Amino acid sequence: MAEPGPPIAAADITGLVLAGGMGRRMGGADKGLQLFLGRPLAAHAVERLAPQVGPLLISANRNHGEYRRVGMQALADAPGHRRLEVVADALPEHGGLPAAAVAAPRYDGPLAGIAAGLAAARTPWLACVPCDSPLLPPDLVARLAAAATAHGAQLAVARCSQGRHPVFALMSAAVAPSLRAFLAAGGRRVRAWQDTLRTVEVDFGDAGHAFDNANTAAELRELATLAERGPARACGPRQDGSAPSPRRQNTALTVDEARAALLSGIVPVDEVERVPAAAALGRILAADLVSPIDVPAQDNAAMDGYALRGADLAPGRDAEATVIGTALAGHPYAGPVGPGQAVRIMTGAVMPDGCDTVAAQETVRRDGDRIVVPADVRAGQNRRLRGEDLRAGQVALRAGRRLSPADIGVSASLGAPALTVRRRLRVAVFSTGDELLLPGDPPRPGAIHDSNRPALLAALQDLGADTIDMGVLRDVPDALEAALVEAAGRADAVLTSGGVSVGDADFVRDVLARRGRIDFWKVEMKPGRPLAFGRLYPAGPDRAGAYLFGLPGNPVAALVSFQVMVRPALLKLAGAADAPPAFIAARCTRTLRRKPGREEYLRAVAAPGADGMLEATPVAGQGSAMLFSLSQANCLLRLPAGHGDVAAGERLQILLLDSLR
Ligand SMILES: Nc1nc2c(c(=O)[nH]1)N[C@H]1C(S)=C(S)[C@@H](COP(=O)(O)OP(=O)(O)OC[C@H]3O[C@@H](n4cnc5c(N)ncnc54)[C@H](O)[C@@H]3O)O[C@H]1N2
Ligand code: MOO
Ligand SMILES: [Mg+2]
Repeated sequence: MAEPGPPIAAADITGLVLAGGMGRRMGGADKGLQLFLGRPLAAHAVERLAPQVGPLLISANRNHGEYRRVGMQALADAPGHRRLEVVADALPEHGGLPAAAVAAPRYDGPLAGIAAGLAAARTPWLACVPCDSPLLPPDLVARLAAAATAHGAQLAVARCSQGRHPVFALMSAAVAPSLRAFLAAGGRRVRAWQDTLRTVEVDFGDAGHAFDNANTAAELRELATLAERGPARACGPRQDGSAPSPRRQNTALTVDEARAALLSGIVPVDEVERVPAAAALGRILAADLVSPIDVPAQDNAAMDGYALRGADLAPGRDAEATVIGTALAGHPYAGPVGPGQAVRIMTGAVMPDGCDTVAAQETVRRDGDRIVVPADVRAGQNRRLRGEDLRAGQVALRAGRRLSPADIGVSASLGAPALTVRRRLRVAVFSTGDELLLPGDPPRPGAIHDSNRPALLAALQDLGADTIDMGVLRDVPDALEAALVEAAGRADAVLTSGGVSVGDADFVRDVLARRGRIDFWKVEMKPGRPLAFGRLYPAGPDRAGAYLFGLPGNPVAALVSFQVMVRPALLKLAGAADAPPAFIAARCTRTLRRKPGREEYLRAVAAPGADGMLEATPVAGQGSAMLFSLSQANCLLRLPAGHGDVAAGERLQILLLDSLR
């Protein structure tokens, strides 16, 4: 046996998730992206491996953008900033390159993925796991590392009572040349290569299901059942002992739970651009704007009047001084000001040397070049201090801000010619339903005008997104599928309305299920109960796909869901810092009879009451298909879930829809 080696720190280990399989027994599906308890398998692997290692890699042979998103998402809640890179799973002549550099997917087997991982890793050790074993042990890497150290081994590999698990392994980065040589000689079997190394097997005993993998959809379901039965049966629980939370279909969620689930599922776009400050209104600032200067840059006058020396003022007595010159904004008075002297000064003009006080012109009596300053003028008055607004080096605007007119002004006051902002979101919108008419369509029995799409497009424009109007999709599955695939390739997010409830439009669900991973939720919210959320995939690899938000068809439900759920999610996607809906307190002016039920959003008009506090009056017509009443309202009055009758004068919360009219 070799000498023991030095201990191995987690930070010295790159974690590698091998996600390059062909998915043969899953009909060629990309296995790492298949859902397990509501989330992609690869997300589970990243989440389990992340606490055990330093940097992370995923090797994949297609859908690289999606793997990056999935991986980043799995890390999103992990403390600290971590690196995660996706590498192309391919033989060494291709492997280790940035994923985008490899044109067509290759299926070179797990050793190719390991070779790519070794080529990309910057740490002395690499720990690999397959993407399809979502229950892998939380102490896997620590135990492999301890054994590698104790035995001075180049490679430590897991075994359990059923035998070796060759792709659960920790290896020294120094084995890379041996692997390249093995592959170059045509070797493909993992076990055969490992046998050429100084290897130690680490016994995980009866590891239960910790190393179970899922090669078929049926195995995946079986494993999910095992995991859901609890950590006792499924070995390798999360470190907090809990099983990952399932997001089952049709789960009822509270409004807060649904919004939190939406937000946690979103990874912001990261592309940025420079735009002139004047064109940056509503854009999301991508980097802190640090003030390069003190603002104001010099002490200056806050009033038109006379600049004085504070030392000349005596308490309780008028003071006299001789005016020796004038200071205008942009034209400072150059000379010094001595005792008993004053300078005529205008607002914004730099304080002359020696002066620290401005007496406002209307308080001063002037006779020729003599002035009399009243006794109540105090030293230091009416003077703005250098840097009192902003100091050089201070963060003036934080990354993640949605730039307001005042922000644009601030950036301009610092002389910033351009700002670095996230790129605009691209959001596609379409409506579904055979009943929908387009402008100019001849009326048909039972048909209505499509109002959701124009309203949602407008709401998106208001949010600063670039919109893609996909029109009305008829209830024809093939056309719908083609449109979804196209939208997934062009947009960051796709908004649909209709067809998400339990009705006739089930084929929409089928198509979504074929082209993406979509969950259907029931939110305890009125209006806006049904909601679909997930991801849609375009045709080719290397396209990240789009988030899908499926809004309810009822026009008010669609817009209220947008406001309460989708808007915060899109703001996060756009890179905005935390942007929860801003509820404010208001009294309800009416008595409302009501059975306790879903959290309800009533259309209401808010206006200040006699005491100045906001009062909200619900408008007539609260049916979720009654759009006119929404246009009459300026706020949504929130009645909490389970709240019964409302008394007139009761304090509740509102969400302003627009500035108060
Ligand atoms: N048995 C049940 N029925 C319904 C439930 C339920 O839980 N059980 N939920 C109700 C709720 S709440 C809502 S909201 C709606 C949601 O329906 P869908 O999202 O499936 O939408 P559709 O059935 O396609 O349409 C509903 C309604 O909205 C009109 N609509 C659809 N698109 C547009 C558009 N672009 N512009 C204008 N109006 C549109 C459509 O004509 C229907 O009237 O389901 C309830 N039913
Ligand atoms: O979501 Mo529905 O609007 O409650 O009618
Ligand atoms: Mg329909």
